[in-house]
Amino acid sequence: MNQSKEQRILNFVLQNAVRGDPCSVLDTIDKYCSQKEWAMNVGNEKGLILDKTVEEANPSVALELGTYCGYSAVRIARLLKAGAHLLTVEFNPEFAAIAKQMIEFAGVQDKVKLLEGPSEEIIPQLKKKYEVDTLDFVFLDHWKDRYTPDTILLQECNLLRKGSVLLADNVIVPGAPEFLNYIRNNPHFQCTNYPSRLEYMKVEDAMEKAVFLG
Ligand SMILES: Oc1cc(-c2ccc(F)cc2)cc2cncnc12
Ligand SMILES: [Mg+2]
Repeated sequence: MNQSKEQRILNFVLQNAVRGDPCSVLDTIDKYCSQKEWAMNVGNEKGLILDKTVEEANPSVALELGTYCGYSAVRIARLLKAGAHLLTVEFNPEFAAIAKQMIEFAGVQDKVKLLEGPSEEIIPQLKKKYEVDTLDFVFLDHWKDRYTPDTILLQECNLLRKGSVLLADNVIVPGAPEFLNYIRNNPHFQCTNYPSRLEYMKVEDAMEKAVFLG
């Protein structure tokens, strides 16, 4: 049976990256996806914005919506302090299976919990089933039409606290205009836009940071 693109990316990492070295895994994915096959990893340019935002937030508990192959889960987990952890949610079982192997190869599996299923089902389970109190950092990188409802759901589930940092990918391409309108006109959030480029392309994209004010 023909391999998927995601399986080809994982195989390239397994054969070319250094096991237990997250930076080597990230560089190898970026090499493959810039030279061989485009894929929707956040990439290195927007990845640097993600790095700076995570370092500034210095989260104990982080949530990622949209794991895909695990690139940003590895990227975030490599920056987490001792005892901190990332919960990452992936709806697509094939992607989740690839991401699990990617996360383990990178050696960050002790900091990452991969949750398979739709975000709208998992978010309401975070407190009781996954023992989350509040989230310090949230990376939104899943279906763009879920950004607003999931942000509302996070608030309804009391998962945000004063100072919780949300960072949304792709607010230009593919675009999340309804989310930008919602979050920029919401007095409970302080927003900052970070212009960048679509991963592996000379196409404009941007990330939006939104700090919850309580
Ligand atoms: O970073 C991303 C990029 C694109 C995407 C696809 C096709 C295209 F032409 C341009 C951009 C889609 C995404 C879906 N989920 C999460 N992240 C994504
Ligand atoms: Mg993205």
